[in-house]
Amino acid sequence: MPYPLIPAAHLRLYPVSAIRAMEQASDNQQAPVSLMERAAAAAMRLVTTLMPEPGAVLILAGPGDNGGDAALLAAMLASAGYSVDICALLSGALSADSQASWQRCSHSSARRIQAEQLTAVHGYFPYQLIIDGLFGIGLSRPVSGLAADLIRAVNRASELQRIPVIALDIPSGLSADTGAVVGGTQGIAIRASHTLSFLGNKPGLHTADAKDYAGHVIIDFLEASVSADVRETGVLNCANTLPAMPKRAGNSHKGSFGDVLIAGGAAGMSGAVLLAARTALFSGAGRVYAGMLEAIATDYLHPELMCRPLQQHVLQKEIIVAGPGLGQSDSAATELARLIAANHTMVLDADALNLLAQQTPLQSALQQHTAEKILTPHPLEAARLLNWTVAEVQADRIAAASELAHRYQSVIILKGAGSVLCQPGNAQYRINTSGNPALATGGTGDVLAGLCGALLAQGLTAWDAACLACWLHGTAADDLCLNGTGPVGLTASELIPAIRRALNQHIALGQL
Ligand SMILES: NC(=O)C1=CN([C@@H]2O[C@H](COP(=O)(O)OP(=O)(O)OC[C@H]3O[C@@H](n4cnc5c(N)ncnc54)[C@H](OP(=O)(O)O)[C@@H]3O)[C@@H](O)[C@H]2O)[C@@H](O)CC1
Ligand SMILES: Nc1ncnc2c1ncn2[C@@H]1O[C@H](COP(=O)(O)OP(=O)(O)O)[C@@H](O)[C@H]1O
Ligand SMILES: [K+]
Repeated sequence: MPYPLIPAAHLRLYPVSAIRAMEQASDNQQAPVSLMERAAAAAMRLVTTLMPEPGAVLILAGPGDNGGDAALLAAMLASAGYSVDICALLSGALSADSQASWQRCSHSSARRIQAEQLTAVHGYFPYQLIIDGLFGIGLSRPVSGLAADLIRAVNRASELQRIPVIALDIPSGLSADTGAVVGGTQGIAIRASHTLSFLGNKPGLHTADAKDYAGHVIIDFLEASVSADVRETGVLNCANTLPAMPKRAGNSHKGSFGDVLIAGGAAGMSGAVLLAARTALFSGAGRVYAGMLEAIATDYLHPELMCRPLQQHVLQKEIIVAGPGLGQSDSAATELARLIAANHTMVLDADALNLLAQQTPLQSALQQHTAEKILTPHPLEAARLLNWTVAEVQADRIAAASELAHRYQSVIILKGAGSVLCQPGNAQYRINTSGNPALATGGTGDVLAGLCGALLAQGLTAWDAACLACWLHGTAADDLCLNGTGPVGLTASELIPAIRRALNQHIALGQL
């Protein structure tokens, strides 16, 4: 299992407003070497690492300082013997730094080419590397017109010819704050193989569309020291930031590791409960009950599971995972109300969330629920809970998760590529780094819910359980893909033993 060792500073995620404050602080210090020169030098280091022998490079440069970075890089590459074509889309006045960059570019051997020369080409691009310096954190509206045509042509050529594309700061067209392509389906963004981002890491490089656009993310702090008043708003959820599991006492018994009730199982939906229950078992819960609303099931593969009609389960002190395959019938709502009223630590998933979104009495009941809880919506469930559209949720996943945490006073896992974690009363979010599209298959959400339940049963807080569960779930899928069990055809069942392996490895590493 890869345990990436990411330097601590790279884990912190800054919104554009904080990056602007860093820029301002650096400007105030009037350093002899401008940030733009440092940014271009960092890009030069990356290019010469990826492509040590001078070759043919296409540079796209926009009207702002992102374009200024690109123009200065063009000059540097040209003086180092690279064959550089630069395509500029300029409009309006240039900043002083950008003017200096463009001057150096015009005195270099870099050749200016017109965007139309590239957009008209439906054939071969004679370049070994492409640099994207069209728009950075100053993108203020969806990319359209000639810039959009240019991005389309570059994306097509880089994909067909497998030309690496380095995006400076952020792939042009992507929002640094949200990771969404600005303008949604009306917008467009560069698909980079690498993103070299400046001054600090950014949430928009790790969630939503970022997974398809940012490629390999590299942060260069440009030697700027972050002043104490500039704070990160989130951190990456990865191996470096995970909570430890409590140590298992030698003198322990099954009661030491908690009980979990999975509550779901409408007719024809026993599988969801079994997936969650098996996961809870495989991830260390002391006793696991599989409560079925209607379905009749015994898990002959795992007779350790206590399968029973949900209505007959007498609640004691177990962790409740409500929702897998629960359905949205009246009896499902009645059972959910009973479970919420018991005020146990809970995970609410799937149909429990759909019922909650529909029924005001359940919302009121949840407001009276004072024990800890984790809600695990996917974007559609989140949209129902918020009364937003899915597009609105995906356009700003951090805002959606944070609003849900506040509204439902719960820890939230907003699932999907780069799951976003939020907790009530704490504005700091996390973005999960593990996982891949192999997980986009039925039942993996049930597995995550069962895993959360087991970690809660073993004594983790809701926040710690959510963070650890998200990462283990994703890393198990990553591991399976490395072994060829994915990305196509990974099943939710196969994920369960891989999660057990990842959890035991996490425990072993924590004891080193
Ligand atoms: N921060 C730092 O410390 C450092 C910053 N550095 C670099 O500066 C970058 C930020 O520069 P920036 O502020 O000039 O913004 P940038 O991204 O170049 O774009 C603004 C320009 O684009 C235009 N424009 C916007 N949207 C558009 C659209 N859809 N379609 C068409 N035009 C559009 C916009 O025009 P306007 O909106 O005013 O009409 C304006 O002209 C940053 O990402 C990094 O690379 C590094 O040098 C060193 C460290
Ligand atoms: N493209 C993806 N990249 C990473 N994780 C993904 C991706 N697609 C789905 N997942 C993860 O898979 C799980 C799917 O959960 P969910 O949508 O509830 O599925 P189901 O209801 O079928 O169990 C979530 O944990 C989600 O974060
Ligand atoms: K860019």
